[in-house]
Amino acid sequence: MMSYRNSMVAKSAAKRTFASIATTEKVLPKKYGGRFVVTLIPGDGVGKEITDSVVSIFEAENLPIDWDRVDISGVDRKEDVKAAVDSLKRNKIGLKGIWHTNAADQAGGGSLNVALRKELDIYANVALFKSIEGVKTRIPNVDLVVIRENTEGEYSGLEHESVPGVVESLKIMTKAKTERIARFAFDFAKKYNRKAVTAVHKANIMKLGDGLFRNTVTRIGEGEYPDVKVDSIIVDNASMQTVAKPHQFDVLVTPSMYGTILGNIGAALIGGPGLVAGANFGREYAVFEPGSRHVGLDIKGQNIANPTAMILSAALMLNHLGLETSSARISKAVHEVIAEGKSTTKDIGGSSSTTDFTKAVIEKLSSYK
Ligand SMILES: NC(=O)C1=CN([C@@H]2O[C@H](COP(=O)(O)OP(=O)(O)OC[C@H]3O[C@@H](n4cnc5c(N)ncnc54)[C@H](O)[C@@H]3O)[C@@H](O)[C@H]2O)C=CC1
Ligand SMILES: O=C(O)CCC(=O)C(=O)O
Ligand SMILES: [Mg+2]
Repeated sequence: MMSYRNSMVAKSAAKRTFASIATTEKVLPKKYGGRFVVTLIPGDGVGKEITDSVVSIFEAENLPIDWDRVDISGVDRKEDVKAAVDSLKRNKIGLKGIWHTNAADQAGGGSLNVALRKELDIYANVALFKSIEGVKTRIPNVDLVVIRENTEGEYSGLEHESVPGVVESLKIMTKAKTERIARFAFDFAKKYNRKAVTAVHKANIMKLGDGLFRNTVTRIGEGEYPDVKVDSIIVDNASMQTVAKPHQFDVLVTPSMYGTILGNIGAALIGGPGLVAGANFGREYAVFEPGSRHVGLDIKGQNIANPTAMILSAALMLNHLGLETSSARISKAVHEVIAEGKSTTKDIGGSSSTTDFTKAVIEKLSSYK
């Protein structure tokens, strides 16, 4: 028999459309003469190809968006994140690919992605793992949201070698930041009619830090959001359960590291990183980027990347800007092209290029007129 939670999750899932998810915090964009200026950060790897896809779809739809493009890279020598920070300070809204961080270069400094989020306090990451018709996967009808803290925890980036051969990596957990990501998750659940929020933690080992996370989410859920079910699960079990029975979860709220792990599991569940829409929110900024945040350096420039994640993230952005009709049109076109299966990319079993898939979406859009 279906549990209470499963039946509520299934009911609420039926009411939602993919593009209906924007933000729980309203960030005001810059708008001049009826047009929006949006920061465009292609990032590394497949970023240029998949943002080019969005740019051509927006152009074909004649959308009132002007791009403020920031071309910096984390490959080779890490560049300064300042140009991206400055552009977002001007525009408030961004569409972003992922910057590469060189894991082998220990002297080269940390991640540009993390630096941007920390600099602008873009604290909440939302990644949407929703099955797409036409994509063959092991488990159908997945509809899972991961809300992840972006600015502290394991991604604090604070490390030092206290004595030779002894490294201390600091995982910072604060009550204030845990409370705000918890409230973000519950506000999101209420706004989008999701029934349950589950805190993911490792409080059996990190009793203080993860204990703070688990207890704060539970306290805020029980005390302030009586309509949303709240519970918690240990991260290792959460990983196993998400692979085996993802339908038991609705919204997962996590510290930074567990979010990236569950987010990669979620990507695998729905058919790969090229399909996951996502966004990041702070009090002042909203940055839309593929939800499982893959760079794709290995396939850069081959015109084979799946731009769906980036297009659907851009559709979330349009929704956020109040351009709901355009958002729904684009989302519908992408879903129809994938469902028809004639112009899909290699990662989901097709043989079309990134640009051919994009053309098919544009043709589909013109068939609606
Ligand atoms: N290595 C890095 O610099 C960075 C890594 N990360 C994180 O590290 C984890 C793994 O990263 P990587 O090993 O760099 O993964 P990756 O970027 O190499 O991606 C993994 C696989 O997915 C494929 N892929 C990615 N995007 C695709 C698309 N749009 N269409 C089709 N195939 C696509 C890639 O070709 C690759 O085979 C992730 O959690 C990611 O968020 C995040 C930012 C930077
Ligand atoms: O920025 C990076 O280098 C890795 C970050 C990451 O894994 C993520 O943001 O999901
Ligand atoms: Mg990641």
